[in-house]
Amino acid sequence: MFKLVFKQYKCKSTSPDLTEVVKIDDCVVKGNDQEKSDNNIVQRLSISNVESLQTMPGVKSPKDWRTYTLTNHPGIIVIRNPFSERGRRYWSARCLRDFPRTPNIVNLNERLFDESVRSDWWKQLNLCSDGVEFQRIKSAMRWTTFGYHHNWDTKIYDEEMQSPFPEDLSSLCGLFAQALGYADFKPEAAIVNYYPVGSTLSGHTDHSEPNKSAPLFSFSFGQTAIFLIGGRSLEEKPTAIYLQSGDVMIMSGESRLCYHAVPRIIKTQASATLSLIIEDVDNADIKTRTIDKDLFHDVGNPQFWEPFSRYMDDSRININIRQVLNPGDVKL
Ligand SMILES: O=C(O)CCC(=O)C(=O)O
Ligand SMILES: [Fe+2]
Repeated sequence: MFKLVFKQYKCKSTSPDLTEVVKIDDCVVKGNDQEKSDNNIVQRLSISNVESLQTMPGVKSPKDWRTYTLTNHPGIIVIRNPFSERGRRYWSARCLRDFPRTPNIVNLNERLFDESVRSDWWKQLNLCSDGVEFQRIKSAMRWTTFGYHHNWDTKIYDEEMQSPFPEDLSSLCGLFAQALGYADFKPEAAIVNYYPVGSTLSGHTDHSEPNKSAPLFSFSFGQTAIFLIGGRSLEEKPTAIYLQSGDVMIMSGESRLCYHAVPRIIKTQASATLSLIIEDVDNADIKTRTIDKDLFHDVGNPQFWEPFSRYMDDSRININIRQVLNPGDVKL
């Protein structure tokens, strides 16, 4: 059942029927004090400790977050774009300019790409003046890993195979973990997935982590994904939902080991090239030491943002964060 649904949404020759794809915002209809939903698919979740959360530059105040759960998929939580425009630009730029650099690992094949491209993809891409070569380098980037590196072949993490986990991403993840009652969550491994429009991620479960009970945090930027969330077996029919720019998804509890996939990327976002107001930059100094303040400032500048904007115009980026170790363990 999962594979059939995947194929229907992936289908290149005809445009798929999108009527069943759950659009989280549209499902929830405002009732008196309570929010009710179509077919009981989407429920509003309120976060109890909003007052105690120390937010981050680029993330809206937790009291304004719109948080949802899916009745048919217990454990799935979606926070609908809690980022500001500057925040979305900041994380997109981190994923493009910084994360795919040595010592982080990237998918780029050594037979097809020079060491210079494999060690600093974004820099080399932007130095490239040949249109065909630019496109080849651009579309080849599919993932980068850091923290404990995910080994796609063996599916086994290795104590010797790790690179530093960026402090700003650790703080970002910590904020959402704390908000949802996972204050002890430790971000130890990240996969950043790059999806040019037309690319997909087939059905799988994430079970390489020795710790399979800690939730998985996923951040989406750029174009919209159709995301399939299924059950523990491929027999169960998955639900398709839209993951839009800025959406945060948490796979916790029962859903942590469920099948999921991205059968399609849909271009929905117009390019954002405007200059951003400068006021929100001032907070960056006060609130945290972990973000790259220069980058946070620069992404508001249209000239600086332009190459990033062009990439995001026909791509989606997903940051996928896991805890690897069991509580109390300090190594594998
Ligand atoms: O792109 C996504 O939303 C999902 C990525 C994913 O499932 C993974 O990296 O394991
Ligand atoms: Fe996954």
